[in-house]
Amino acid sequence: MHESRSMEHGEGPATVLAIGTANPSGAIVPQDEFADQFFRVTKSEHLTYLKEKLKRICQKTGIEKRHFHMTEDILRAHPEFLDRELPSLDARIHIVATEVPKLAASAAAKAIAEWGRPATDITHLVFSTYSGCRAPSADLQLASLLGLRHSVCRTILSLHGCYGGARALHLAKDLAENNRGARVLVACSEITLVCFGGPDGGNLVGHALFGDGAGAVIVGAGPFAAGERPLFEMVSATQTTIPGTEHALGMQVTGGGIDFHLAIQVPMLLGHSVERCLLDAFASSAAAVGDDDAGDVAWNDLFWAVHPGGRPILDKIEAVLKLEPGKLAASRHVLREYGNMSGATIVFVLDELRRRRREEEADRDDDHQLPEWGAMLAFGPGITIETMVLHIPQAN
Ligand SMILES: CC(=O)CC(=O)SCCNC(=O)CCNC(=O)[C@H](O)C(C)(C)COP(=O)(O)OP(=O)(O)OC[C@H]1O[C@@H](n2cnc3c(N)ncnc32)[C@H](O)[C@@H]1OP(=O)(O)O
Repeated sequence: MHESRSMEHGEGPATVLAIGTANPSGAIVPQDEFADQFFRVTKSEHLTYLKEKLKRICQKTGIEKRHFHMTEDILRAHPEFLDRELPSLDARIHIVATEVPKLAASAAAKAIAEWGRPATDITHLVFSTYSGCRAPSADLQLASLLGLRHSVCRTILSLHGCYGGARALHLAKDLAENNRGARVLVACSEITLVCFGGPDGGNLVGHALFGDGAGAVIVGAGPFAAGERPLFEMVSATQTTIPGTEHALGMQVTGGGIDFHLAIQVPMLLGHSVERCLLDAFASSAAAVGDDDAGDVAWNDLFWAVHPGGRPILDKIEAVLKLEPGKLAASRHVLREYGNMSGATIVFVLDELRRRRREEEADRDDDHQLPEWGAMLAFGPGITIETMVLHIPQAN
């Protein structure tokens, strides 16, 4: 009985086997033009104080450009999107119900092509989005766009916000390790059209920060098929909620679209908690690999995949962990090029990390070792912190 149960589990930790990302083709907006464009298209030029404030905020985001599905043509067809007091949720959901899975399918097609096996070999699908206000939802539509088998086990994660991608990877790890042969497609797709609206004093930071994008990852545990190439082992994963912070970060579905709330204290609250989360995650990774010393880590000896929720969040994490400059380079790069794409962002960071690593591998001399161990961090409403210990297998 015990032997047959162990035959049902994967061998070793779940592993990232392929990564794909995509952005919508609607519009690419340079951050230094965003405030002018935003106030023009929302017919809010008269709100000069708010426009100046948005310009100040945009300059401090660490963002250079963002991609959006929303265009001026869509706004002309839906003038109700400008006024959050008008009912517009149905029209928004109608658009994203098609576009969110379509964007996810572009990212997933790249991941599946890299993986090298047919889409019908995918056994599980975990889809995360804040735009999934329908059933059946984006997961079913993605399964049909990709031609997944009808028996694929689907899970949709809704409104997890910026930790949605990390939560989906954590769940994929559990699925892959507990179902021998499972190959889990993680897909995360976020389109800000559901949150778009004219400016008011409370939503400027969200408008300055969020962008559209999708990320997809194939996750599986051993035994691996010929051609499957492990990129990152997911050694251990934890989730922590910071007590008493449920009002600091949030999303609310209203008749006029989805509202974001980001308290000014978020970077500080994360700064207070992040080291404890990392210590706990590394202690469980030491237990997972059966090595007491594996829990003793110097933060600068790791590689880092941190969700770039905002520039001050990265600065705070860098400061509290005393990280050397450049340790969060992949996160800063993604923030600069795409903004905060909520749950999808962490997949872009993993993709950027492996791209940089390949370049560094090609350039390094023999006595310069690249870090084998790494940490992934993502945050969202709760305040919830997802932490994962990553390891790069030797063959890479
Ligand atoms: C919901 C999810 O799940 C999403 C997630 O990713 S979770 C993480 C979300 N990210 C955040 O919460 C961090 C967002 N904040 C930022 O990126 C930066 O604070 C910022 C770019 C907005 C400003 O940068 P900064 O270094 O703090 O500059 P600072 O000069 O202090 O602030 C600029 C202005 O922004 C205002 N501001 C800063 N943070 C604010 C916030 N959270 N809400 C409202 N206003 C804010 C300041 O009051 C200031 O206003 P004035 O110019 O009128 O004085």
